[in-house]
Amino acid sequence: MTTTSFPVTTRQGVLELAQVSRWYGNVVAVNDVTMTIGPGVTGLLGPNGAGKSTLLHMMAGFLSPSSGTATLDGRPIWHNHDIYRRVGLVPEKEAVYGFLTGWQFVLSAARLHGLPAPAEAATRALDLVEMSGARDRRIETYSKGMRQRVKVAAALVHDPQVLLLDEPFNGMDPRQRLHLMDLVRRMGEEGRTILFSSHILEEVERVAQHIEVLVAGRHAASGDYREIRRRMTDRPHLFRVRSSDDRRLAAALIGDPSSNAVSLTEQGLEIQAVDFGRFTALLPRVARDLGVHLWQVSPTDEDLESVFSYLINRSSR
Ligand SMILES: Nc1ncnc2c1ncn2[C@@H]1O[C@H](COP(=O)(O)OP(=O)(O)OP(=O)(O)O)[C@@H](O)[C@H]1O
Repeated sequence: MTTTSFPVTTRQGVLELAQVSRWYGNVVAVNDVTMTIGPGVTGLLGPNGAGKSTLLHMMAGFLSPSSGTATLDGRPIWHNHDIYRRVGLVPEKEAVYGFLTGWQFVLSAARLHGLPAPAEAATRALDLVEMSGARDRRIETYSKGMRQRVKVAAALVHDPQVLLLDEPFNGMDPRQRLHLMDLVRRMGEEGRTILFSSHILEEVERVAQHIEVLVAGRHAASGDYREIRRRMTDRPHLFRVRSSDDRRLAAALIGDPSSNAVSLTEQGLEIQAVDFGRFTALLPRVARDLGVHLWQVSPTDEDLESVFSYLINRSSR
């Protein structure tokens, strides 16, 4: 990639949070978080209200931590103008003037940064997000995906080593989402440090090698997405099963170590499976051997909130 002023290769781009908390009055939005984010793409996963935006804003230098320190390559981010030049933030909220063209919007970002050659930088940034063809149209005529890409171009105009994106895929159609995912991946491969937030695991695992999970302001898990996925799958699952003979099925399942509780209810059997793999293999086999028909097998606690709260309870043990 050609750069106007700061060559990517000479920079590291390691973000570090050390025991960072941030509160708004009585609300603790981020609670004692310690994490390190290096080059490549990292997903910041968490349900709504988990504190993701607050964390990203502290990393971008837009908010100060209430306690703890946020650093980039060992230097504090807050009130450090050199670091603002090395970080770009794509905020979640629409922060674009619809009456400007894409070109005017990105050029004004280049001028705000005081870049020596703003027009060249704006051209390069629009090229990077493949928006050069639409640069002279007003932003209000753009699709959601184009608008998001022009925001990325504005955040990239000063060629930052670190790019932070807050819920970048929200509200996009599948085609636009794939396009932006490609762009994010490409920027990670170039050696930039990319951190993007999302509340959707599938979205995160398609783009990021590494995932950080935030729940209720606390750091709940960190690692490779396969590892996090495994931990989510390995947790105890509560299943509801309806069959042609719940009583016989219950009697056959009770002694098996794959579950630690089997109860008969009016809605069918409720089974607390502690070994997901073993249980899901056992159930159809037992039903077949007994000649019992399975009418319904459904997990009752699959919503994200319960998965996240399992992770955080586990991590605080
Ligand atoms: N300016 C503020 N004043 C008061 N409370 C705030 C402010 N900003 C955020 N909060 C609160 O802090 C908590 C974390 O909010 P934050 O926006 O960081 O979470 P989030 O994970 O990004 O959620 P979402 O995806 O819904 O934006 C929430 O309880 C929120 O209501």
